[in-house]
Amino acid sequence: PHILPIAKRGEPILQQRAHTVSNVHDPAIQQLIDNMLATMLAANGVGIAAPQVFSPLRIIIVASRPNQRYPDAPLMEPLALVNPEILWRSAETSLYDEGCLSVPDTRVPMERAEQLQVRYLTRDGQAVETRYHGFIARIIQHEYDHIEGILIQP
Ligand SMILES: O=C(O)C[C@@H](Cc1ccccc1)[C@H](O)SCc1ccccc1
Ligand SMILES: [Zn+2]
Repeated sequence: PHILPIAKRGEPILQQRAHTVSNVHDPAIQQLIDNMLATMLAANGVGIAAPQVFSPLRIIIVASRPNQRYPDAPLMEPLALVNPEILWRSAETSLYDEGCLSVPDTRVPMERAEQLQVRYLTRDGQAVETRYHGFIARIIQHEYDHIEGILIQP
């Protein structure tokens, strides 16, 4: 896998709605997912979205791990969500200072739903519907914003 350049705020691709993936089994899609993972890990991220590596596609990676800001964040296997749809968000929200690989040296307090229900394709093409809460739910909402062309604003 390759570490890819990360688009920074001001790049038009970060403000565009990304496109649905038509064939998750396409080798180019599988390579992109591997490259997104390598790029996120190299940047010490807990998530990344395809537009951040200049691919206008609806693919996000979520990879929560304990960190100094969120010591009780769960440690999880990095998970690729293809064509994610947020089916439901809880009315209950929480506030957290979020960073963004595309907006360096910035922390923005963001209010996010505490729980959400997501439908997505795994990288193997399995259709899955799952409920998340806490830091993982937050990462998913942050990455989902990226494929909607929404960035945190300093
Ligand atoms: O730009 C991105 O999408 C990666 C974001 C993911 C993120 C989601 C929700 C809340 C905070 C960050 C980060 O830049 S990854 C860096 C990071 C790592 C641990 C905790 C906070 C930020
Ligand atoms: Zn971000």
